[in-house]
Amino acid sequence: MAHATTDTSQCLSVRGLAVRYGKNVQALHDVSLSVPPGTVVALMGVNGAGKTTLARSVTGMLSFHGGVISAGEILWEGRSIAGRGPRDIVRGGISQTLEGRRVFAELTVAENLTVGGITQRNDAELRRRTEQILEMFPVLAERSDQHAGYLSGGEQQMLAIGRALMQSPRLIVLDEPSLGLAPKVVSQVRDTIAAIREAGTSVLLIEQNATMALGVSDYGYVLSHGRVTKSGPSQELLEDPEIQAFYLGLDEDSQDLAPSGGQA
Ligand SMILES: Nc1ncnc2c1ncn2[C@@H]1O[C@H](COP(=O)(O)OP(=O)(O)OP(=O)(O)O)[C@@H](O)[C@H]1O
Repeated sequence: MAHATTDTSQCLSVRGLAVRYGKNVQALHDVSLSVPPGTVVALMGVNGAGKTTLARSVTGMLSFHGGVISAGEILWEGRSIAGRGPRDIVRGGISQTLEGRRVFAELTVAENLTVGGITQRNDAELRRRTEQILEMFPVLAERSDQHAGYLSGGEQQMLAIGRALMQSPRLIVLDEPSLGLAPKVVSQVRDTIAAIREAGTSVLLIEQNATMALGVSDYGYVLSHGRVTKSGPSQELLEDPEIQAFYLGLDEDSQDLAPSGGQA
């Protein structure tokens, strides 16, 4: 499988990544993963496992949080992007949503999308892209003139994803899109992720909700204490007894799939 080797034609390739915060916190140790073009790859793990740190490393946000890459490399379409700023990275084709859902509550839905598309070259392109996104998310189209702060949690998550898609990225990094959402809404988010892949954008999906993540992804990685402890095709991970016991052992309706005795 292409995941096991460094293939520079791959969309995203992280190799041997180590990240520190200050002198004392080693958040990632020797992490390797890849996101081939047109796939959804899930990165799972309990609180504090290092998922957000990996996302920050890929999206250029690490230094804003006091983090430093101490070893390894991050290749995007064959070029090193480790240490690049978020502006370069967005321009290079990688967009992100932040953990949970963050929208500009006081701006309308349409204005939130416009802000997300600020790098589109001209007004005509910006309008065209906004129309495409509103077509993809009918629920946003219905409310395009409303303040984002009045949307439900699920609608705000759709808006956060729609805003990131305004950049027409080739890879989107989603940080815990199911956080705090009701099961029915989580399945809508999952359908949206599948639609993003259909449209040709790769997805790095960071999730504690392993049922959701493995249900929509092609390949998955489990992070524990900053290391990859398991990886494989999502279907295999779903059938893996350890994963079932650790992540999938709770009531099917539960959205809180972190193990009760897990690392805080
Ligand atoms: N800005 C920071 N400064 C110092 N330590 C940090 C910082 N951000 C994260 N850490 C530490 O790095 C480790 C990994 O945290 P990270 O947020 O990447 O994990 P996570 O898997 O995303 O967890 P969560 O699901 O709770 O967001 C934790 O020990 C955390 O306390």
